[in-house]
Amino acid sequence: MDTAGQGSPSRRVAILGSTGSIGTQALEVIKAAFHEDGAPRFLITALSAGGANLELFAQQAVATRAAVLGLAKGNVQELSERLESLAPGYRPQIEVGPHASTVLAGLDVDVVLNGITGSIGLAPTLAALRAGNTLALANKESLIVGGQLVKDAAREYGAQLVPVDSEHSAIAQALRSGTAAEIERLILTASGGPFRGKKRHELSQVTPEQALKHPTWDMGLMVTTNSATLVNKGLELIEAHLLFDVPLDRIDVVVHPQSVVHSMVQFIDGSTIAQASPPDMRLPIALGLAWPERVRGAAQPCDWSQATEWTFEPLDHQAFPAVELAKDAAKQGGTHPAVFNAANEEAVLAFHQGSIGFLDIVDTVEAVLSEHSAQASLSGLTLEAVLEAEIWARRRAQERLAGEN
Ligand SMILES: NC(=O)C1=CN([C@@H]2O[C@H](COP(=O)(O)OP(=O)(O)OC[C@H]3O[C@@H](n4cnc5c(N)ncnc54)[C@H](OP(=O)(O)O)[C@@H]3O)[C@@H](O)[C@H]2O)C=CC1
Ligand SMILES: CC(=O)[C@@H](O)[C@H](O)COP(=O)(O)O
Ligand SMILES: [Mn+2]
Repeated sequence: MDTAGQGSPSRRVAILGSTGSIGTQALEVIKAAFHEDGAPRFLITALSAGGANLELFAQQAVATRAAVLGLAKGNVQELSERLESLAPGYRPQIEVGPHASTVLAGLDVDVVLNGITGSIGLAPTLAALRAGNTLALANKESLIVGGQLVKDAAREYGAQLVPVDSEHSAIAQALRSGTAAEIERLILTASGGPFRGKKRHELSQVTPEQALKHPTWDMGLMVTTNSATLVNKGLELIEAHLLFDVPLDRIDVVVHPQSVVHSMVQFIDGSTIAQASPPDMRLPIALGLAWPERVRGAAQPCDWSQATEWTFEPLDHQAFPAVELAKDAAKQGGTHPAVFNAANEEAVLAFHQGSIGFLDIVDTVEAVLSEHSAQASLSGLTLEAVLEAEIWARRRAQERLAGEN
């Protein structure tokens, strides 16, 4: 906590992936969040990015005066020159290279928001927890591939893991209504993506452009594509299982095209508690940063003066087999979830490069998973096993996608 301003203390925050959809919205939340006495609720200590958008990153650094910057790829000289021209005299510590975000995650801060895309976020997730920092986790992939390793790190180092993913934030909020023993089922809502209602044969020719037209959310390329294939919901099923210790067979997925009910918890007495708000990630981001407190005005509430309809429908598992595939991978355990995710990441990139069709994404994941040796799950989960399985799955996916089999 920073108490320099002598008002209410500010939480020191490191944002990993600050130039992305989650990162930019987190900066908006932080800029607008004040205590009742006018003191800022948050203070940005560190920012990291991949390096694809150096100008935006430099602007963010200058606007926040972050003390430490991390850049996965890019030229430190170029970044320094941009900073100097925007804000002469501002000289933050700059970490460059693939481990930059991991270094930042381990700093002495109050909260690390992991908004990186993909399982590359695993090392920063572990570093944040091992440093005892609260981890506001948008990067679901790191929890899914790391599984028990991530949970063990949180327990061992006494670090709090707070979900930022909208469904899991909703469940965390609904769980305040009962005890763990009173949970009957978790119900994850899914928008259904841009291809909701289509049959499998109608999906063979859909384009990357169509796949990126999410009906309710504006997000990065990977998660948007995963929403279109329903891989996102498969990942979220595993994420919910790991976060809330609810067995996979007691977690349901229901399609809710409006994305206003973000998920639900059904309790043993027949009560179902839902969390509802218009689709806006600033709400779960703010809650992740301030947990267990809420941030006044973080997002707009539902407008009850207008007629509105919320609808719910079953998921078509034939057209969208990814949820069942993810559930099977989670049941097999060990490195299977890591293989599921890695093969998917490779296939999504190939789809956007135009080298494969939409249906090939999940078909590739299924094929690579079925090749994955069952031995991996029997030998217990180690970081080495996860990283090895990831490399193997990416290679096998690439070979399959290149038609090498
Ligand atoms: N967007 C959303 O509304 C939601 C997102 N999520 C999850 O949050 C995560 C982020 O998603 P989203 O914001 O949409 O993704 P984006 O693609 O918009 O942003 C990804 C961010 O990660 C940065 N990045 C990439 N590689 C590295 C690296 N090696 N080290 C540090 N930073 C890196 C990128 O930097 P740059 O581009 O500058 O290179 C960018 O800032 C994903 O796991 C996603 O599933 C979950 C729920 C909702
Ligand atoms: C906003 C968010 O949390 C995304 O993960 C969202 O869930 C994507 O929507 P669907 O996967 O339900 O289409
Ligand atoms: Mn989600």
